[in-house]
Amino acid sequence: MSIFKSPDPFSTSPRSISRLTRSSTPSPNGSHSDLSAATDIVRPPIILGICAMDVKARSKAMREIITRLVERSRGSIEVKVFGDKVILDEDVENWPRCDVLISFFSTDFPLDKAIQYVKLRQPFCINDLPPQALLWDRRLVGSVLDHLGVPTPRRLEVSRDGGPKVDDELRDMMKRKIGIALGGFQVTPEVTLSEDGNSIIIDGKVLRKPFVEKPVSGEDHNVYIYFPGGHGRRLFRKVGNKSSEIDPTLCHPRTDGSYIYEEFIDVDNMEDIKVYTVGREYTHAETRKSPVVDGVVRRNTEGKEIRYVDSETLMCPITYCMLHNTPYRGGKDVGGQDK
Ligand SMILES: O=P(O)(O)O[C@H]1[C@@H](OP(=O)(O)O)[C@H](OP(=O)(O)O)[C@@H](OP(=O)(O)OP(=O)(O)O)[C@H](OP(=O)(O)O)[C@H]1OP(=O)(O)O
Ligand SMILES: Nc1ncnc2c1ncn2[C@@H]1O[C@H](COP(=O)(O)OP(=O)(O)OP(=O)(O)O)[C@@H](O)[C@H]1O
Repeated sequence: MSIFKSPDPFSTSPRSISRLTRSSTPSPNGSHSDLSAATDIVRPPIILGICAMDVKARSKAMREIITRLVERSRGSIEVKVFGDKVILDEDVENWPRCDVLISFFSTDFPLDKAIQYVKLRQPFCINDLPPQALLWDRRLVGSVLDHLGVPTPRRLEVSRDGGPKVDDELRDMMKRKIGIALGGFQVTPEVTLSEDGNSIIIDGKVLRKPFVEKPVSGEDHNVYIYFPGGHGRRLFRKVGNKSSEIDPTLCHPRTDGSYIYEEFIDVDNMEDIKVYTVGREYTHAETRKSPVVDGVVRRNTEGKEIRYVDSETLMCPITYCMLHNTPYRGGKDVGGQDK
C-alpha cells in the first residue's frame, strides 16, 4: 500500500485551528505575559482511499490527480492506494480504513468484495459501486439509457441465456434511484437471415445490414459489423497496433451466445468519444479514431493511442444534455459512444 502525504502536513492547513491562549505561568521576570502562546490544534487529515487495480490506480493519469489533490489540500488529505495485493488477497476487514473512497471496476477487480468493504466501513463514496455491475451486461446498459431517455441506435436483442441477471439488492437500488424495473426472464427468440442475406430477422422484426453485433457481456470486446453483400469487420481489444480487421466471409450472425444487434450509425468523421467522468459542472471526455475505420491504432511516442481533448469534446451535445438533464435533439453525428 502506498500513502501519499502532503510535503508539509503541518503547513497552514485549512483543517488546523490556531487558538490564542492566556498563560497562567509567570514569566521568568515575574510578570505575566498577556498572549504568550499560539497553539495549533491539528485535526487528522481526511483519508482518501483509492481502491482500484494497480494498472488504473498507479497509472500516469491517476498519479497526476493524486499529486494535485495532495498538494492543494496542504496536509488535509492523505491518500491511501490499497494496491492489488491487498485488494485480491486480504479480507475486507483487513483493508485500510478511509473517510472517502474512490473505487471502480476494471479487469480482475473484485467488485463484490469492494461492495462488502463499503458496507463494513461506510466511507463517503465518490462513485457508487453496486451500479457498476450494470456495465457487465450491455442489455442492462441499454435498458437504463432507454429509461433515462438517452438516444441510442435502434437495437434488437437475442437472449439465449434467459435474460440479464441482476442481484436483488441492485434491482431494488435501481428501482429506488431511477424507478427502473431491471431484469426479468426472456424467451429465446427465433432468429433467421433474410433470403438475400442482407437482413437479420428476430421474432419477426427486421434489421437491415449494415448492423453491429455485440456480445451481451460488456467485457467481451469481440464486436462484429455485418455489411450488405456478405462481408464484415471484426473488432477486438487492441493487439499491438490493430483494433479490427476485415473478414470477407463474415455473413452469418453468431449463434453461440446472446447478442445485441444495433443499426450501424454511418458518419463522415468516424470518431469515438470516451467519457471518463461526468459531474454537474465538469466532464472529461476524449475522442479518437473509431476502430471501425481501418483497425489501425495510431500511437504517440510513449506508445499510448493518440486521442484528443478539446472544448467540443468537453461539451459534446450528448454530454451537454446529460449534464443539463435535457433531452438530446441535436443533429451532430457521433460514431459510437463508449460505455
Ligand atoms: O475502459 P477502461 O478505461 O478500463 O480501459 C480499457 C480500455 O478502454 P476501452 O474499454 O474503452 O477500450 C483501454 O483502452 P483505451 O481507452 O486506453 O484506448 C485499455 O487501455 P490500453 O489498451 O492500455 O490503451 P492504449 O495502450 O492503447 O492507450 C485498458 O487496458 P489497461 O491497459 O488494462 O488499462 C482497458 O482496461 P481493462 O478493460 O481493464 O483491460
Ligand atoms: N451502432 C454503432 N454504429 C457504428 N459504430 C458502432 C456502433 N456501435 C459501436 N460502434 C463502434 O464499435 C466500437 C466498439 O463498440 P463498443 O464500444 O460497444 O464495444 P467495446 O468493445 O465495449 O468497446 P469499449 O471497450 O471501447 O467500450 C465503438 O467504439 C464504435 O467505434
